[in-house]
Amino acid sequence: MSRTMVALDFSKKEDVMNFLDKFDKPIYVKVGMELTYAFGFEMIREIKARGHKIFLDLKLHDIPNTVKNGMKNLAKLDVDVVNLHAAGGSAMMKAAMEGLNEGAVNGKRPLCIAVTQLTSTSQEAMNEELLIPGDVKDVVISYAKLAKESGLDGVVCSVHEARAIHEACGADFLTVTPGIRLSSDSKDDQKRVATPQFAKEEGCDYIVVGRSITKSEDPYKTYNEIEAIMEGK
Ligand SMILES: O=c1ccn([C@@H]2O[C@H](COP(=O)(O)O)[C@@H](O)[C@H]2O)c(=O)[nH]1
Repeated sequence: MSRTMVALDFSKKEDVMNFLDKFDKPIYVKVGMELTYAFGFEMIREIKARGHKIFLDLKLHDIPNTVKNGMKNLAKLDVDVVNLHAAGGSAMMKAAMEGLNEGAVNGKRPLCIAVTQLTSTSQEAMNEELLIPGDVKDVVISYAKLAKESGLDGVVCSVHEARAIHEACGADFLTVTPGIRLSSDSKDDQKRVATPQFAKEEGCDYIVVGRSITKSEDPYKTYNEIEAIMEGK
């Protein structure tokens, strides 16, 4: 299965279906707020029916009881990966895992990963707006350790932190990295960016790619080129 998760950041159902029609085999897709808030979970069922794997990227962040019960319901959708913000703390993350285990379908729960610092957050913004002192990489590593101690399966981080997270949390602890750009692309709103080639070199488990694929002239070709890099072909 693919190591490239394609962010289906679309607001029209026909755009989603036209995009998926280009693929003759199952891929890994990421469904986030844009699509979910437009169509609800019906879209999840349609994408699953086509055989694709799904990372449901809703980034939960609330009190433990609310996150626990929210995760219980998300687990029933039988998606492959869900997530939350590590900034919610260990009590929230542990409650999330309880909810996922309670909602597991046929004994199988989705993997749960924690957003450390958004890839759109720069060093300066983290220090000066969010008032989190220190080096962004150190903060990301410490959030990753907290996520691991709380029983999560991995984190969302930038490529620049993935190697250090594997060293601190173990090779099996998943690193899922958005902020991926081809060298010819604009960074848009992303700050901590890297190429697929660098992601491969740094040992990222999965890359998340949105606009570089979905807005390219030939999304299918671009996807295959990126996936070939990730698979080392
Ligand atoms: O830290 C994060 C967490 C999630 N994302 C999501 O990934 C994609 C990236 O899209 P691009 O078009 O490739 O920039 C998007 O859906 C974000 O919500 C992230 O970018 N950074």
